[in-house]
Amino acid sequence: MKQGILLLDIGNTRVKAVYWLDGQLTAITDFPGVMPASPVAVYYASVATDERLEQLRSESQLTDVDWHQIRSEAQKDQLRSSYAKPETMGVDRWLAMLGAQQCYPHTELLVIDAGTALTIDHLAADGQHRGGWIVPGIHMQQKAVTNYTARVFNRDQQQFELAFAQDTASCLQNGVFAAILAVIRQANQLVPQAKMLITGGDATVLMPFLAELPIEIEPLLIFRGMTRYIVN
Ligand SMILES: Nc1ncnc2c1ncn2[C@@H]1O[C@H](COP(=O)(O)OP(=O)(O)OP(=O)(O)O)[C@@H](O)[C@H]1O
Ligand SMILES: CC(C)(CO)[C@@H](O)C(=O)NCCC(=O)O
Ligand SMILES: [K+]
Repeated sequence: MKQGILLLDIGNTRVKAVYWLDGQLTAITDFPGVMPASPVAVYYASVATDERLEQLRSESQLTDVDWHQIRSEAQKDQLRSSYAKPETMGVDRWLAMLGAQQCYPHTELLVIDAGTALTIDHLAADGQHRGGWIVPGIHMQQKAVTNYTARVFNRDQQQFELAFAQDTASCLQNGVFAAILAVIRQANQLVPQAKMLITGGDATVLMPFLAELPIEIEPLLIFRGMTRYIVN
């Protein structure tokens, strides 16, 4: 059986894994579960702690292959960072931009990652990063309110609705959902000409509410970016 490369996106909540073979990306849903074949190498991008990484490395039982870490840098191909310290930008943001650029070359872009934190990055058509935002994500915003108040409670079941609500948990959930949608619309208002791409765990629940925007969902954005670092 032909062997591919394992790509890992190690976030603050979840680890996402994709198997790369013959230019095809296949998501692995239950990493470190079943893989099509044992990989010849691992390429990983992490915004989590080093402890989390080490734990994952031993759990995966892939200790006999090389693990290549991908880091944010000042420039990669057409993409140029705006950070004075490029290595301090989250590598997930860096890779999402690289992936977006691959989908839409020479295009002004807004790249949105709706994960644990929601990030929005603005990219000029020539590949210059113009800057971005880091915002608490849906779960984190809800948690912040329940943690800092005595009488606001949430419930396990999540609804994704914009309506003004009439009970505590619905007021919290709808309020946070409205805030997340508002920040995405605000980004569009700043640069309405920019094509928008959204990825991350919350992208699918947000999309139906953003129909009026020039936005597309691309679940594998970070992995598309990662493939540009693989050297054969
Ligand atoms: N226990 C949980 N903790 C955090 N988020 C959760 C949890 N359960 C469900 N979620 C949902 O997952 C969303 C985050 O999506 P996802 O886990 O895909 O993010 P991510 O892009 O993987 O983030 P990261 O890369 O930082 O792990 C949250 O906003 C929330 O809606
Ligand atoms: C903002 C997050 C947490 C989003 O996953 C990640 O990109 C990160 O840890 N960034 C480091 C700080 C920065 O991007 O400037
Ligand atoms: K992420």
